[in-house]
Amino acid sequence: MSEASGSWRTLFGYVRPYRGLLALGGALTLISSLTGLAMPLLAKTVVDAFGAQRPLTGPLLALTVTVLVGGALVGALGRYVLERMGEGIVYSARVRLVDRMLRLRVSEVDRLRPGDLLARVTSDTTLLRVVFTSGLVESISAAFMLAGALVMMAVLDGFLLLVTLAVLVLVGGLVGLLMPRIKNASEQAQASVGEMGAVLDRVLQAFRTVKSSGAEGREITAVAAAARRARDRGVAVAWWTSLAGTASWGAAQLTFVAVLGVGGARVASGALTVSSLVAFLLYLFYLVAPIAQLIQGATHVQGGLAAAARIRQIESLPGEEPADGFSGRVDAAPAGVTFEGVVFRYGDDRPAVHRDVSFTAPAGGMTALVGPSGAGKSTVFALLERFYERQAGRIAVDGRDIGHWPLAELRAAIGYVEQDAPVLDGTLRENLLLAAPHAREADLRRALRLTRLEDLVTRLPAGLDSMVGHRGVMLSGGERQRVAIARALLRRPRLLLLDEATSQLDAVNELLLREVIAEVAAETTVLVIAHRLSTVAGADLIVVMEDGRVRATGTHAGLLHGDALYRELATTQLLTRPA
Ligand SMILES: Nc1ncnc2c1ncn2[C@@H]1O[C@H](COP(=O)(O)OP(=O)(O)OP(=O)(O)O)[C@@H](O)[C@H]1O
Repeated sequence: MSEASGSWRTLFGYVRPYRGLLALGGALTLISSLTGLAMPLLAKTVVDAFGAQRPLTGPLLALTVTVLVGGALVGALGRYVLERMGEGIVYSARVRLVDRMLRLRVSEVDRLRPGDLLARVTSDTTLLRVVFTSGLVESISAAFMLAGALVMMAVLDGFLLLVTLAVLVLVGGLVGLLMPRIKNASEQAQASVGEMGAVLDRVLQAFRTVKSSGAEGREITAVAAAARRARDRGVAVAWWTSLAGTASWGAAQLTFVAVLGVGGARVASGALTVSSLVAFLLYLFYLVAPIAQLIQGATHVQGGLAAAARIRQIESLPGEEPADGFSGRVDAAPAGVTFEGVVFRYGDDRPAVHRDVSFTAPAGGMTALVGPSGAGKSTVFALLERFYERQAGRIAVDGRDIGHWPLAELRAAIGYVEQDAPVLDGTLRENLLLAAPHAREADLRRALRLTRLEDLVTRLPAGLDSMVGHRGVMLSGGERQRVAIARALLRRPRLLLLDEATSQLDAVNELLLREVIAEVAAETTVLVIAHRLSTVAGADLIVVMEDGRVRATGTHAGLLHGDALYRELATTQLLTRPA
């Protein structure tokens, strides 16, 4: 399927649910155009009546007024119906795109930029609105009006029509040449809006780092540069559009002068009546609006096609099977984990992150993963959650290959606490209920007690309904971690994956975290990526990873004697060090 036909398919896919409104709006617009077409004929009748010194009859006047007022009212109603449909299309496109985005594979989203994705939902979709309103429907009605006017002109005077057509063909050719440029410029303009969103998002995501680096000025310049590119491309669209507009306006003037000159001569020679020339000129006048509408409509369609292409890029990315809304009863028994000869790389062109990872974390209790930075510890968690698929080897949870688990059931069985930003903007309650929206108040209280968050809730001005800020900035690092653990626990996981914070926690928070992990490990399996000696000291099993492999497993005491790397990591108290 070519890109253009794919974009058309996308566009028609959006309009399908609104075909009733489209037909109604289109019919009303067409009726209004037809009443417009009747006006010059009525004018001719009036002029003829004056010429023959006949008085204007009541019915003729009434007909003229009815056609005029009725046409305007029907036209207004048609526009409203079409605009309504346009809003509906934008709404559906947004909902569908967001649905698609949130169901993409993590590996696909890694390659996209959040700011650009945001622009596709907020900005590109708005361009779809005009495709079917001032784009297609008005163009069709303009084409209809154009054809009608041409027929009437042929009836009035064939020779004058030929003069008119010669000029129109010239303009048509010129505009046809301009259309691909308008589409290109629109596509680039939308892409640069996305680019600007991406640059801005980069700054907002690392607001404090940008400030502490004194980089505001440079980042403002970077956003301004992206905004300038968007402006320049917008100006390019305006340039090609106005060129097309000027061509149509010039053509109208040229035709008018030519018809007036030739028509005047024909009236003088007696080949044409004055009333026919007046009617012809009125029809000519009528041509200007539909031609301008056709050009504008074509421009809108080009913009819409460009937007549809960008939306389609996202829609055509591979998604994963639905993984939310698991409603089955989860067996709450702790689940063990097995890795056997796992090989994994993040992309075909990337080095292997897991070369041969094998270990078994028994059901229940705590297993700690340690090793130098970049050893592949967080990747173990990403593979367990099936954010990425391994290339070789076997990964099993509760003895069952994770490829054989329905994704929703697998993720419902696992609680995952990531290291960075584990808290979302919103209230504390919303954060806790994210993974278990129907959790009972008693369970909520129990999770808060278990994660030592009761004091925090009492301290906050609005308790559980206090806002925690973007990425939870209003909480301390330790509190964020514990909120994330409480959230994961509310799902009653059979396996809890905990990526411990690398930043230093104060002694109180560190002690609290240790207590929480120990208590949670009593009721479920805990797999923790440990960065602190205090965490591994309480582990039932320690897995030492290095360079994509497991180099040793054992207890703290055993590994202190048996593994040099572990001894080194443990004696520095810091269980991660640069590779
Ligand atoms: N999404 C990703 N895309 C591409 N490469 C990645 C991705 N995530 C991690 N990597 C690479 O994979 C390697 C292992 O990363 P991983 O996060 O598993 O290490 P780690 O042992 O958890 O390190 P740390 O203790 O520093 O968090 C790193 O070299 C990293 O650059």
